[in-house]
Amino acid sequence: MAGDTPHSVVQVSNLQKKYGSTTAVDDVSFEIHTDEIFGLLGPNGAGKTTLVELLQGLRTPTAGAATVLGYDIQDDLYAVKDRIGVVPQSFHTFERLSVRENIALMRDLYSDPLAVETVLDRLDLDDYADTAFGSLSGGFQRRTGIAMALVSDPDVLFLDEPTTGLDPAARRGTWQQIDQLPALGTTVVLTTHYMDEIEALADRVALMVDGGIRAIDTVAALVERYAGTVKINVTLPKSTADGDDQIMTTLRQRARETHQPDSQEMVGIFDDQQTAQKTFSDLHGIDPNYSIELVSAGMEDVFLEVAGSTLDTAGNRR
Ligand SMILES: Nc1ncnc2c1ncn2[C@@H]1O[C@H](COP(=O)(O)OP(=O)(O)OP(=O)(O)O)[C@@H](O)[C@H]1O
Repeated sequence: MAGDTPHSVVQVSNLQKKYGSTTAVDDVSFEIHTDEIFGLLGPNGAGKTTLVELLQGLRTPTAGAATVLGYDIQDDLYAVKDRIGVVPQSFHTFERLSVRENIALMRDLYSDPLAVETVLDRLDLDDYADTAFGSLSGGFQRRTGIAMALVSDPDVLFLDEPTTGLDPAARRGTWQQIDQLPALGTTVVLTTHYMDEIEALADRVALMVDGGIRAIDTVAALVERYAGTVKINVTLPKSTADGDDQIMTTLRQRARETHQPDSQEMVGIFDDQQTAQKTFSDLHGIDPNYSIELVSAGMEDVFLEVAGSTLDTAGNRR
């Protein structure tokens, strides 16, 4: 099959990639839909980069098959190279050229590109058009990378860890730029280890651990399935050595399930707000010295349930 815009931009079937004895991608199958932001979430070393490199035709699979825009990644991908944009994890370009010059240089490689001004405008880069790439902040360098990948007007854009190393304001700015892309006709494949990035942007997300995809759905559906709707976090007072007291026992009895990230903390997962609310006030009644919080469940809880661990800010499992 080739040519027209399919409902699925990417179709992956039993794809596997081994490096010697390391299986980086382990028999994965999934689809990416047209005009969605598809998140690939997992710790460092999970195989995310290898998987997207396979989909970009940069590596050869050990087994299995995949198509991008209907074209086989091993045989035909060259035919759609103009329709695929890539912003790699550590993006760099000509330091002394301005933002406009860097975009124009990339534009020259394509037969039917967007105007440079259109891309500058879409990425809110007009005020920096004449600034040298090397003088930009990390956030604006990343944004220039996205602009250079978008000048070919691709149908699908791969973004690998687009906000790693950026400050909170720059991250939010980058999110706004990414969020508008599906409405402009670009499907986004977003690789990240940040839970909040997935919650902010992804229409659907695949959780990748040790080369395999452990769960795949919308964030809301995953939270409902794996994390309940609400949770109670209990932190013991510093002076208390043993967490197994009345508070912990009550939480264990009432919650659908509990996790204990360390000896001073316990997390209870609840399926309904009412039971959680009642438990919350009962726990306060037992001992007001404990720190007890009632919070909505999110991707972090999903990840904990599916992978048995959570991730630190550097993307390592803990
Ligand atoms: N070129 C290579 N040769 C040998 N092993 C590799 C190579 N590239 C990756 N690996 C191994 O494959 C596994 C998956 O790595 P990969 O970089 O795809 O994961 P990742 O989820 O993208 O992690 P990160 O976010 O750290 O890049 C790891 O065990 C890694 O050490």
